[in-house]
Amino acid sequence: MKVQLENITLAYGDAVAIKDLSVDIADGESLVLLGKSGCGKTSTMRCVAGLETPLSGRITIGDTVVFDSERRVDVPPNKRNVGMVFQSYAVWPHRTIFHNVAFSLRQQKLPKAEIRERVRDVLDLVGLTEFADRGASLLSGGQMQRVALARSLVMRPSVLLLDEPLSNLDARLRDRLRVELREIQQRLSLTCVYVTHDQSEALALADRIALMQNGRIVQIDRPEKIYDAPFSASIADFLGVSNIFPCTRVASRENLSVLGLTGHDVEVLSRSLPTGPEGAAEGSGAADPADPATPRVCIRPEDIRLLTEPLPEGGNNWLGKVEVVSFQGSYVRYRVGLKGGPELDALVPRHGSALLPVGTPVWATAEPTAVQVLPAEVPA
Ligand SMILES: Nc1ncnc2c1ncn2[C@@H]1O[C@H](COP(=O)(O)OP(=O)(O)OP(=O)(O)O)[C@@H](O)[C@H]1O
Repeated sequence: MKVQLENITLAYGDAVAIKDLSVDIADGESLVLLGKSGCGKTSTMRCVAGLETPLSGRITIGDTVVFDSERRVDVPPNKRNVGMVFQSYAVWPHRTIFHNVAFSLRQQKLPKAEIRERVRDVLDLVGLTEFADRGASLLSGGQMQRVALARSLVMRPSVLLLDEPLSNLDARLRDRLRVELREIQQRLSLTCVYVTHDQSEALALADRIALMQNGRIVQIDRPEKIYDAPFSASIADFLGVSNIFPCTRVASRENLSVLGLTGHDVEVLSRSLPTGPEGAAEGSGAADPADPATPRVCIRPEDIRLLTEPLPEGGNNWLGKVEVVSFQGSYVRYRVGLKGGPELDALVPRHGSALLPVGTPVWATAEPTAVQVLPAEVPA
């Protein structure tokens, strides 16, 4: 079912946690709320669940208005048909898996045969059929989280809310369950709101990502769109772009602009420069990293190529030396210290070649089209 949040403002005492937030979530869509700790993700989710009462705004699930500050509508959580899965499993350890999953259906006094069938179906969906009679205390963390998911799904919620459900699990299990969750969500065409501060989880699970800062959504789009075109350097940083430097404009020639970083010039397509007060202002002074008006040059690590044979100086060719080598299977991540300037991260496909040892002199190069110039933050 679709979910609509309109102009939601929520405060805890004097502290405003969500500011005039609006978002439409389509039927069957997986929306991930992504952002740093304290930006208001969980609070937003709890408003949908009915666990927090906003100061103002309206929330609609399907065609039912579940909250409206003006009309004083506030449907209690247990009447919203919303399922929730949290970081802690909240599974009863002394009960069987079957009992854990069947509990809410029994509360509703559904016929036994129907309960059995629904629990069986949902255990099958989360891959726990063979564990139905096992005590929950004997399960691994990943299996517990599947029980928690099954317990929500068995109620056939209109919307499933997930708050960092995988963060207690080890990295490998997290990766696997991430894919399973996405598969289940897509198979059931379930409307989901998923809260995380983990960018790779967000990219993998979302139909759309809503990036939150200070109680506001600052960018909302498909994962690949946000990754390719973040609105600000702080969003790029959050999505894992490690080459971000303050810059000033030094010169323009034809369709290229030359930007100055510490000790180096970078060429960028003039049309990709931001305009207005946040734009890369002409100037010869040093770029001030503390000044939010100073624009940032962003180059994704995968857009930097490393060569051991010399390149002509100038353009976007910078001489440096390998400082750190981190082998990542099919990729190698190099940290290159540029001569007299900043360090660059380069993510280089390995293609079976030998790794460059620490200390190797290299030329780092990037196409002007791969260089983004962004405001430090999305203007408030
Ligand atoms: N019960 C509460 N009482 C007072 N302040 C709260 C309460 N819950 C959250 N806050 C504050 O509201 C703001 C938003 O918190 P929220 O938990 O929604 O953020 P979050 O993005 O989900 O963070 P995290 O990833 O750490 O859970 C924070 O400043 C937080 O300190």
